[in-house]
Amino acid sequence: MTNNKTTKIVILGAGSVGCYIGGCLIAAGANVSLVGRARLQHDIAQHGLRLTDWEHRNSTVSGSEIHFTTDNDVLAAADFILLCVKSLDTESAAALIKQYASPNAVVVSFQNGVGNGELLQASLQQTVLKGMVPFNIFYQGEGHFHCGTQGSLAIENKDNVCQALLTQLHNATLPVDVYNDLTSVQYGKLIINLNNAVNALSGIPLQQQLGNRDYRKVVAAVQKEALAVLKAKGITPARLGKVIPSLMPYILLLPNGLFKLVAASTLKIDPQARSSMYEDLELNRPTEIDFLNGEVVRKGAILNIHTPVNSHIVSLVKRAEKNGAGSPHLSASELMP
Ligand SMILES: NC(=O)C1=CN([C@@H]2O[C@H](COP(=O)(O)OP(=O)(O)OC[C@H]3O[C@@H](n4cnc5c(N)ncnc54)[C@H](OP(=O)(O)O)[C@@H]3O)[C@@H](O)[C@H]2O)C=CC1
Ligand SMILES: CC(C)(CO)C(=O)C(=O)O
Repeated sequence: MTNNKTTKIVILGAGSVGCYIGGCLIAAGANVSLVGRARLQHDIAQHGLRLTDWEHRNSTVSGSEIHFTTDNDVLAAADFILLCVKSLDTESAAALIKQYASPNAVVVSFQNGVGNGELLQASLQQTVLKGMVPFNIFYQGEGHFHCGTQGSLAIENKDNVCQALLTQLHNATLPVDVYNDLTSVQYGKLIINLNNAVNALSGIPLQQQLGNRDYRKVVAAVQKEALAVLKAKGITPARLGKVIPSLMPYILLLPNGLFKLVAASTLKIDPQARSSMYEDLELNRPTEIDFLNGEVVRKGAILNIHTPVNSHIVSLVKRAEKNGAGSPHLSASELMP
């Protein structure tokens, strides 16, 4: 199963994350099919794939080397299904996997949010591995996917079933770490992802938004609420970068000069990178707000812990979704209740 061509990888939900990871795998010679929508199929047939990151990666794959399909039949041949749909689409994707995939396939959820792995495993007989994508991917049009931030992918270690996939990711120079406890990694990512909405509502690039102490105060507030909720639930979010999650709000509150020193590695990102939620608002797509800040509000309500800043952020994102006019470009003070 370790040979590039004998391990069949199907990306279900070939959008930003799916085309980037899938494209890097194809560029390294892996046997990959991308299952996605007709508009991207058309772009990629015409232009091929271009995969860049803000440091060194700059590879191209011609349209003729790419199997992009809108047909779910291809799931039947998959050894690995990398699930890259938004969290709103997890249930419908699970139904497709159930209908088409072999019971021996291994499903890896590369989605944000904390409930997708359990949701998938509850309805599938296939082994489901939780995963995590730390970096940001932005679709620049004409088949060009750009990775604007850094980090290693994370995959759950269950019965050593992902070895062949790890080899392929390694060949594709996509760094990946394997964890026995991926749930705490997902909660660590949730704490980071609480900034997605702040970034989307601000309408400015991540580097600029995180360089602004007023926006950082909002992020610190949503993170503090989330950390209180997780503490009450007995959940310890994993450290994903240099800073443990419980210290993040305090670092965010530092004055600009000190913050830039302490968080230098966090700010080493493409100056144009933004959160995926910003892209959702701009493209008039439903966001994952209910699975991020909404998750904190729901859990808080059950535990009787107030989460006013997260609630306000949820309502602002829902209003922006309803207005359908992209980012509302709100100031930091407008993000506070
Ligand atoms: N983009 C990023 O930078 C990052 C994203 N993530 C997470 O990764 C996940 C994917 O995000 P992202 O790549 O941005 O999302 P995208 O919306 O760019 O990609 C998902 C794609 O899957 C398509 N899709 C949905 N259901 C199906 C289906 N049944 N069959 C075929 N295609 C389908 C969607 O089409 P349609 O829109 O028509 O439904 C869309 O084109 C999310 O959970 C996100 O939070 C994590 C880290 C970074
Ligand atoms: C920006 C990033 C990488 C972290 O917030 C992300 O997860 C996203 O854009 O969805």
